[in-house]
Amino acid sequence: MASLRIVADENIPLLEAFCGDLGPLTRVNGRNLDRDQLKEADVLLVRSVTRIDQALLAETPVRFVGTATIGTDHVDIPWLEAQDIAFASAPGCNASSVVQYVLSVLSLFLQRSERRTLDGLTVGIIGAGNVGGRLVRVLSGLGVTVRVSDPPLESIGADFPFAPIDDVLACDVISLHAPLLRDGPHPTWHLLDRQRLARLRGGQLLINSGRGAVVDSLALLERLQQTDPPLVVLDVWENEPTPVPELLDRCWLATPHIAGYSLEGKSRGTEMIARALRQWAGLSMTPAMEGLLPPPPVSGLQFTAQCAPLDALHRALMTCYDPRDDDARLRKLFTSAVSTGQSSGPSFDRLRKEYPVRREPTSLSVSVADTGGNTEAARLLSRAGFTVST
Ligand SMILES: NC(=O)C1=CN([C@@H]2O[C@H](COP(=O)(O)OP(=O)(O)OC[C@H]3O[C@@H](n4cnc5c(N)ncnc54)[C@H](O)[C@@H]3O)[C@@H](O)[C@H]2O)C=CC1
Ligand SMILES: O=C(O)C(=O)[C@H](O)COP(=O)(O)O
Repeated sequence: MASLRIVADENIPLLEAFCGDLGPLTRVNGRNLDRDQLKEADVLLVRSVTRIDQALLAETPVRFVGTATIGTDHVDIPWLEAQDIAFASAPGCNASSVVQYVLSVLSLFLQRSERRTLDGLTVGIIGAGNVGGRLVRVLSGLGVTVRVSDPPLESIGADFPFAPIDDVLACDVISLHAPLLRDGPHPTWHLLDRQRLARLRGGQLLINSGRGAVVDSLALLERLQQTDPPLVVLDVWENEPTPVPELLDRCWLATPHIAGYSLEGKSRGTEMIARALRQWAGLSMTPAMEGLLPPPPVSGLQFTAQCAPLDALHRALMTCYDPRDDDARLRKLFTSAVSTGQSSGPSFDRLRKEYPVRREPTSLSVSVADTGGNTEAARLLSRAGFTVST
């Protein structure tokens, strides 16, 4: 096989291990990538911050494009197909990381609203694919009542608790997991528009860890400036990396598009596009992701028989991932950038580039002995994805 010249985003981990034998690998800043940097590239590997279209790729030698992400709204796939440029993404790679993010937010919300039980809690999920579908299963397993809006899945008779979108938006918690679609039969651009946002009430929680533009952010800001506003948690923003500062100020929790940033989620994304690239080049896959990751830290979590099961779950979730840490880091850097008249973009991107190692719940092992024989706590932990051993 002839050597392949690979240009890749500097934030794609483990690429050297998966593709180092294919040819020279040049790392670039994906946010600022331009056509001149691709004059001698056969392969381009990106993340969500690089717009892939004719403007970037025309008259370059690039024959394979891979994005180590679930979302593909940054890629003009029809144009790639028309040019016969091979394309691969990483469906589902970080789905469990996003579910972990939502569960941690939900657990903080339960504490904040002093709910001692999941009985009677309703969660509305918009988009029930790899992320939303997994979330439906986890929440249903925990005994939460779930309502789902996903017209494409409903039209093919998938097995979910479907409901009209207005009923989904009336739930205690609403979590958005639809892709950003600007056209087609079920577009999602500004799916939550001024009218729909007007119906949200105080006491409700809206979480967006899908794509920023699924919500009309200016209309959301207006709603948050009115009486009886809902609580809002945003991981994704319109116009990243420069969200509207006033909107960030009014969010309960604000994070810099890191819901999918578990070590496993990011590494799996690399593994999936590396596999596709090697297959395209006629080569087999050698290393497996698991062998390349460090062992997870030992949890040291212990519960007593008297520990309320929801408290046990909360502690385990926060041990694994506490979104308040990301919120604090974002507010600190953002506030300092805005107060000195600088663009917040570099701060937003720096937090993502220098993201601390975060492991998924499956890596946190709790034995039943550690749960103090508390079988209900063990059941909840296991349903939430933790490894519970007997
Ligand atoms: N914040 C983050 O770090 C991450 C964000 N994402 C975002 O989450 C999105 C969803 O991820 P997956 O579940 O893996 O994608 P997926 O493609 O597996 O599922 C998307 C689901 O949305 C449904 N859908 C399409 N149009 C809809 C509409 N108008 N209303 C309701 N549902 C609709 C589809 O039928 C499908 O079931 C990605 O497209 C990406 O934009 C994904 C990973 C990480
Ligand atoms: O997988 C997706 O889709 C995502 O949104 C990514 O987790 C976002 O990460 P970056 O591609 O922006 O690094």
